[in-house]
Amino acid sequence: MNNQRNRAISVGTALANLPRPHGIRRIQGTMASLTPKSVRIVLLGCGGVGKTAMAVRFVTERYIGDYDPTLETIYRHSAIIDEQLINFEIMDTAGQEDNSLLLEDKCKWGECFIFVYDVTDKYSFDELSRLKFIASYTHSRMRHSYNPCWILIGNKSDLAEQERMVTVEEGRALAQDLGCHLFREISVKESPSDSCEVFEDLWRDFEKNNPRLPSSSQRRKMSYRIHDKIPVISSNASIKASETLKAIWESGDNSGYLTYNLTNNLRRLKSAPVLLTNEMNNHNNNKENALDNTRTIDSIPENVEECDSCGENGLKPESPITSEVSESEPMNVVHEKKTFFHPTLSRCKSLTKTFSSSLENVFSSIDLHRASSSGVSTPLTSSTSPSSSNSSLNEVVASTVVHGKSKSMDNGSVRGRSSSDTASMLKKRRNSVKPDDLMMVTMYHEHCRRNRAR
Ligand SMILES: Nc1nc2c(ncn2[C@@H]2O[C@H](COP(=O)(O)OP(=O)(O)OP(=O)(O)O)[C@@H](O)[C@H]2O)c(=O)[nH]1
Repeated sequence: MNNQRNRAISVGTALANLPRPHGIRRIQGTMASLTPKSVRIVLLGCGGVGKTAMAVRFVTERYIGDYDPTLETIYRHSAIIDEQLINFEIMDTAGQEDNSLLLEDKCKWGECFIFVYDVTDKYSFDELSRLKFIASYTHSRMRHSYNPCWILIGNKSDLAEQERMVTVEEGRALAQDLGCHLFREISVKESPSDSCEVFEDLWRDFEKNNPRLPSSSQRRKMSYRIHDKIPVISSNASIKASETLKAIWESGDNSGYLTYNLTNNLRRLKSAPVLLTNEMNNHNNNKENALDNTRTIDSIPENVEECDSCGENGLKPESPITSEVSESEPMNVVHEKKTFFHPTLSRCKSLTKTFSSSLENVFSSIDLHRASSSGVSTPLTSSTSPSSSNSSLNEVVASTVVHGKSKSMDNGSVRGRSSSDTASMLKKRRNSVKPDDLMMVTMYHEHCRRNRAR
């Protein structure tokens, strides 16, 4: 078995080293630039300066008109900048919080910092020197291999004409004093593009100053501490990303493969957790698990105000990128070629960890299902009977697990044989299995591996 595997690996390596036709090399080069990169951003500033409004504008294009003092939130959002897929994690801090120790933790987590003040509020401007000092000090004590990026934003420029308390020159001077790479006055309310440009410029600056981005192990160290305490909201739509995907497809660039790969990157890193989250949120029995800390962007209250200048009210529903792409014709064509993606094991491991308590129930019921359909007397795990609220997820996973088995997945642990009835039922379902579901398969394999090790 091991010999066979080794031979397969060496054949794979040999094939990879063969010279490739020009076209393939070109696509590979392009795909390399589509490998997702990520960045962590911390928004800092006094209460009421517009940090939440700015983050939500960027993530959803909506404008939140009502003021509701923020506790702490991390927004996850993907966007395409300069033909690269960037995963943003944006921490919206509470402006009214005075606990510097907590602030230190957040500064350790962050890689880029946006300092926001309100041009009509001098106090919010003066306060930034203290915040910048804490952030710089915290970073100087950590042995990071990257250069953090700092930018200064003066918000509410729409009110400047009548109520301005901080001039543009003062803003520029402070940016220089604080060593901020960029300075801008914006109006989150009046201009939807202002917020996007801030995040885009921030990314460009960060990338320019960091040819080697922070390693995932470096990131993981802080994640455990922060993600336990601060709720995470995942954006399940990225209008820009879906528009770009559409544009790539419509431009006739015959790289369905490339488009598909990009889509999967989005799915893998963004939508799959959301898919799970939605399912798990229905699972009310498990209130105490980590998912209570995770919401989707749809749960942002829609206190939406009509924008004076553009008349946009942001209520335009955003279609999730997953459904938009998977239901479109080109994606189906690619799907039929069976270009399934394999989620990385480490990603699956981390997902399994996050959703472990709920998934254990689901996976246990799959063990039962497999045992009964294959005639195996003992299930792989000791199990509890599935709750009815889990049944839809069970079905997806169960069908996927068996489907995955027949699709040359690495399925060392999935050896059950389905009865003819179950087989025909599952055959009918095969066409509806999406690559997202393969994530579940790998997670299930991880579950089986752990159980075998016990
Ligand atoms: N006129 C105007 N109002 C804005 C603008 N941006 C935000 N606001 C308003 O300012 C108020 C505060 O905005 P938030 O985004 O909640 O402020 P915050 O900085 O997150 O406040 P904390 O949660 O306390 O930290 C809200 O009523 C917003 O609608 C802007 O560009 N122009």
